[in-house]
Amino acid sequence: MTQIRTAGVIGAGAWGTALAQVCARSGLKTTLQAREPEVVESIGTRGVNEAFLPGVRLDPAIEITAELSGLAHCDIVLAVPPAQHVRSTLTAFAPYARPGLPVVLCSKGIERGSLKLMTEVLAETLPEARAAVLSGPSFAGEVARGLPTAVTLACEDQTLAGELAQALANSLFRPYLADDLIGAEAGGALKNVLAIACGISEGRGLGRSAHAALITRGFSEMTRFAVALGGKAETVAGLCGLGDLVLTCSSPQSRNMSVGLALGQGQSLEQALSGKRSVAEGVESAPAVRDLARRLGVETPICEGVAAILSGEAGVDTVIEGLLNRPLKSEREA
Ligand SMILES: NC(=O)C1=CN([C@@H]2O[C@H](COP(=O)(O)OP(=O)(O)OC[C@H]3O[C@@H](n4cnc5c(N)ncnc54)[C@H](O)[C@@H]3O)[C@@H](O)[C@H]2O)C=CC1
Ligand SMILES: O=C(CO)COP(=O)(O)O
Repeated sequence: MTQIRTAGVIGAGAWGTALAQVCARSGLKTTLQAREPEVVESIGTRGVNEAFLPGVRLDPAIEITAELSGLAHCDIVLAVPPAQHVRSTLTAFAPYARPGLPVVLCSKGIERGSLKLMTEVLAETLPEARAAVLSGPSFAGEVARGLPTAVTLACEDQTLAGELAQALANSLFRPYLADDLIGAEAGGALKNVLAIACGISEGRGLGRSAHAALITRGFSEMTRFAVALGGKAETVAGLCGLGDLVLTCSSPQSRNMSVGLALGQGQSLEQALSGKRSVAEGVESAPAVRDLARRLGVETPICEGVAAILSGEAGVDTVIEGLLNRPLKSEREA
């Protein structure tokens, strides 16, 4: 059994900052890396991440650094940049990563262009790292303030999974083990796209029944997609899939759902995103999910509809009409 005593967190957005708080709360000596000088200054001098997680006092034991080299000593590293920046960030971190370093991927999305999952990006950038995926229902603000949740921690090596879970767990943060990284990643990526769909429905005033129908049919898309990629249906039925889908589709606290709300209310994507420094991953992942699903031969009509609305290929009403007029079929079919 390896003793995990030190944790490094790459990326001091809302979630990286909240995870640093989790690590510190679990008794790990924690170093958080931020790329913005103002975030280093704000956490270092006032103990608050004013840019990305305002209003939450951080554990004073968290060390803040601007340098990726500042994480070279860590027993484990949590990678938390937005999905589209994971490749460049891990490439920059590569000189400081020792062989066999456990890297817990916490970003939720699929890389545009390459259509790769974060575990594939990790394998290409840090081939000697040991991969794990942490995903589940967890709004950064709630977790950082000390509200409880449970998440999926997926790792092929179940001994390492157990050690990571033991190291990260505390009475407010409860990881459940899984061995299916693909399923965990598929759940996290698709729930963001589906949350945009639910936001659009809410913004258009389509009602609670449509909302429930979208979540259920969206879950069916998520399951088909995960299984076609090589993941397991039972994984997406857990916290990293269904759990996170229910959370993200049900609260305007979700950045993805709020982008959808704005679109449903008639705003353009540009208006919906304007002035926001935070990331709505579904906006980037929607076209990647669509393209990967087509390559896999999987039908994902809701995700396709979101991608079409985001790209301007189709209007909201056209997509809604199209979804409601698809051929009638068994509920078990696509
Ligand atoms: N915020 C939340 O409640 C949760 C977020 N996540 C996931 O965590 C990931 C990070 O999201 P947040 O921490 O919320 O981000 P955020 O929206 O709070 O902050 C934006 C982040 O993007 C980084 N960034 C901007 N440009 C960059 C570049 N060129 N290279 C590298 N990094 C760059 C910033 O440094 C900052 O860390 C996403 O994949 C998100 O889906 C997962 C669970 C919960
Ligand atoms: O992943 C999340 C909750 O689990 C956060 O969702 P948003 O990125 O939509 O805010």
